[in-house]
Amino acid sequence: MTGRQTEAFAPAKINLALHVTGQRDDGYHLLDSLVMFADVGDTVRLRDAPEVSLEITGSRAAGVPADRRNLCWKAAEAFGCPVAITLDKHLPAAAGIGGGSSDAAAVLRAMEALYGRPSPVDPLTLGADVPVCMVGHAARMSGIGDHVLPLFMAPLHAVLVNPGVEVSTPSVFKALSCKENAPMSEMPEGGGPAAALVWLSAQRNDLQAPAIALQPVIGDVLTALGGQTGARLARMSGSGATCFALFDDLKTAKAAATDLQKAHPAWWVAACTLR
Ligand SMILES: C[C@@](CO)(OP(=O)(O)O)[C@H](O)COP(=O)(O)OP(=O)(O)OC[C@H]1O[C@@H](n2ccc(N)nc2=O)[C@H](O)[C@@H]1O
Ligand SMILES: Nc1ncnc2c1ncn2[C@@H]1O[C@H](COP(=O)(O)OP(=O)(O)O)[C@@H](O)[C@H]1O
Repeated sequence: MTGRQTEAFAPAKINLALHVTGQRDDGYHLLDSLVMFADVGDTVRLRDAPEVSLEITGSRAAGVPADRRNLCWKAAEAFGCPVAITLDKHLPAAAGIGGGSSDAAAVLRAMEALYGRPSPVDPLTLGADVPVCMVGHAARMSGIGDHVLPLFMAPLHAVLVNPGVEVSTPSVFKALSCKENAPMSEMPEGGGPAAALVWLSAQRNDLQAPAIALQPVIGDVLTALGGQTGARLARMSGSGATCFALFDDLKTAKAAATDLQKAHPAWWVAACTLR
């Protein structure tokens, strides 16, 4: 053991729009999604060790598997070097914000830094969301998640809310009645946040209706977010249950987050900036 160590941030992944455009023969769905990343997230710390191990700390550690089932562990094994991992978990799990996928991408990035060589891992083998999480900033994701086009986008300010119900991604895809929907319309080039908001308002999350059917509280979250002063758009991320609302500035987002947390003490609420 040489004692080398490093850490990496694992930001929450937000699907600002998520269109399901088809289904492959193997059951995986074809997606067209605008993804951005928040300045709230988990942190992974890695150090050289004789074998892979994982300790989970943080406010959202409870219930997250601390063994080979964890995507951090899978990422380290796939990279092929033994490391002791500490995952400082702050994002709710099974929440549509890519917690496990972003953690896995952070482990691969940290291992690249620790060992001074590029990751040999095809991120798709760890999960459909891992390729976009390797980019870690605004991107258009398509295919089943394997095509990722990095984008330059102005930062957006948001409030994230999770009502504390876990949602299984396969169950939501299964509950989706129409699998062949229109892709996103052409994205504006330039125009900043105002143009992005107008464009986003005309897009959808096709998984939102089936997720609400499975967990009606998601509808309550969207109503609460949409009713906040200054909320420009409220929508669900990924397969849920986390929803977001967009605001013109961080100050207004923070005020909305304070109000929401006061009204719903059991909900996970975070004001953030998306990039
Ligand atoms: C829906 C999305 C949108 O970004 O986000 P989350 O809600 O998970 O955050 C992702 O596509 C989720 O990615 P990820 O969670 O990595 O998926 P995987 O582990 O590869 O797959 C879990 C299951 O989801 C379904 N799945 C996933 C991706 C995809 N394009 N089509 C699918 O049908 C399949 O049933 C698969 O068995
Ligand atoms: N590092 C991790 N963080 C959270 N959950 C993980 C992790 N690794 C594996 N899991 C498992 O993956 C499941 C989905 O979690 P997560 O990746 O947060 O959800 P989502 O796919 O909705 O974004 C969890 O229920 C948990 O059992």
